[in-house]
Amino acid sequence: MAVISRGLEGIIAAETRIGDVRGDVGQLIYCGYDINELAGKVSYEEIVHLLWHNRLPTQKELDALTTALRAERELPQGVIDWITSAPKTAAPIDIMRTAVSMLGCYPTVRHDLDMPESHAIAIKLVAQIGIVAAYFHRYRTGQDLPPIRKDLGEAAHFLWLMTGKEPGSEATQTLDVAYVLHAEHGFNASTFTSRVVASTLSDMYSAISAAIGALKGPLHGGANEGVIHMLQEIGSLDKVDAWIEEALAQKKKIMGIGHRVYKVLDPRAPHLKAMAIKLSEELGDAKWIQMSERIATIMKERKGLNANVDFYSATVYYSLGVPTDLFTPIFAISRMSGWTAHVLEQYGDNRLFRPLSEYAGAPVGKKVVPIAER
Ligand SMILES: CC(=O)SCCNC(=O)CCNC(=O)[C@H](O)C(C)(C)COP(=O)(O)OP(=O)(O)OC[C@H]1O[C@@H](n2cnc3c(N)ncnc32)[C@H](O)[C@@H]1OP(=O)(O)O
Ligand SMILES: O=C([O-])CC(=O)C(=O)O
Repeated sequence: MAVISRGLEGIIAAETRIGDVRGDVGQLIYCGYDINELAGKVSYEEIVHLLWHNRLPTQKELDALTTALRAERELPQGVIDWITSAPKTAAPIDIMRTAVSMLGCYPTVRHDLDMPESHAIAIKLVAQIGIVAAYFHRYRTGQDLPPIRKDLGEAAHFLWLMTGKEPGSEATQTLDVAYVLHAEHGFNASTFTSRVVASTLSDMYSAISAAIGALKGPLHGGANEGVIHMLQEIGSLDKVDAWIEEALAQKKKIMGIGHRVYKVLDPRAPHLKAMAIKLSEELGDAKWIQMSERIATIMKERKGLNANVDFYSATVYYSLGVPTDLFTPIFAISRMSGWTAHVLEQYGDNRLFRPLSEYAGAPVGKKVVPIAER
């Protein structure tokens, strides 16, 4: 009997130079840098350069990347027309997945898999994905589409497009650090999905739309939205203990808790927790963060499980005034850098992903019964 690793747990599927998740010690590495070294010291744009080129940029390189990203801040009119006529009740993450697929249909885009062309597509995707999410949100709430600006960084530009207001420096800094923390995470489900698609030598747009589909699930990036839904359902701090006990008795998964690789604390969680506490204090609304801390304590005591990246990011985004169904889209905007880096790496040293399965079906030898007799 073959050994089966359900969910591919513990399987090393390929080498990567981009990132490493050290689950036993709770360490996250981007191209040789510990995430604790990067968070708060470098901008999201510097991380994009790091993941794509394996080193932090010089000022000149950063300026060139920033210019290139801002030059691509536009969507084909056909995509804007579709975003602004899509069902207003659609989930923003579904709009993003579909828009990425649509962007791959435009005639100005070639699908050659040469590296410069794929790299150019990566720049477009990082530059365009936030516009898709923000514009859909503006349209569905009956608001105008703010003009694209070239004077703002990635995080500030998203806030500008989402709110139509000049982004404040604290909100910008908070979102920028959140982008840095979410950019890369090894062979997680969505990144692995993108690499599987790329390994067939399919194009970047196909790989990324598949990755967005994988991210949206509640066991992956969708969990951050699940955290707010859970907090809203519980309602108040005094109800947390009973609610969690009942949920565990019913074998429900508590959103934002647990991780396949981290056996100790997810190193991104303390950064997000500190940001959530600070924002909650400033807002004078400590309810969500207090409830979150209580849930984390109970889950540690009861199940030995820790909070993951999605747990406190939920309160951070909530405190920034972001609507709940834009939480996973924000994750996708940031992870676009990691996904595209992995697709480029896969193209650079490709081998088709094709695992085996253990057959557990009916014994072989069945005979076809004519349809009228079945
Ligand atoms: C960005 C990210 O993707 S981070 C992860 C985001 N996802 C979530 O927060 C969803 C909630 N968490 C989970 O579902 C899981 O912890 C996962 C999917 C993240 C990791 O799962 P796996 O490593 O496959 O663990 P698995 O789901 O097999 O669970 C193992 C045991 O821990 C329990 N467990 C794991 N996570 C949780 C949880 N959040 N709540 C309650 N129990 C949990 C399981 O019920 C199971 O218990 P059992 O052995 O008694 O049946
Ligand atoms: O690595 C994982 O399985 C999920 C995760 O934390 C991420 O993608 O950021």
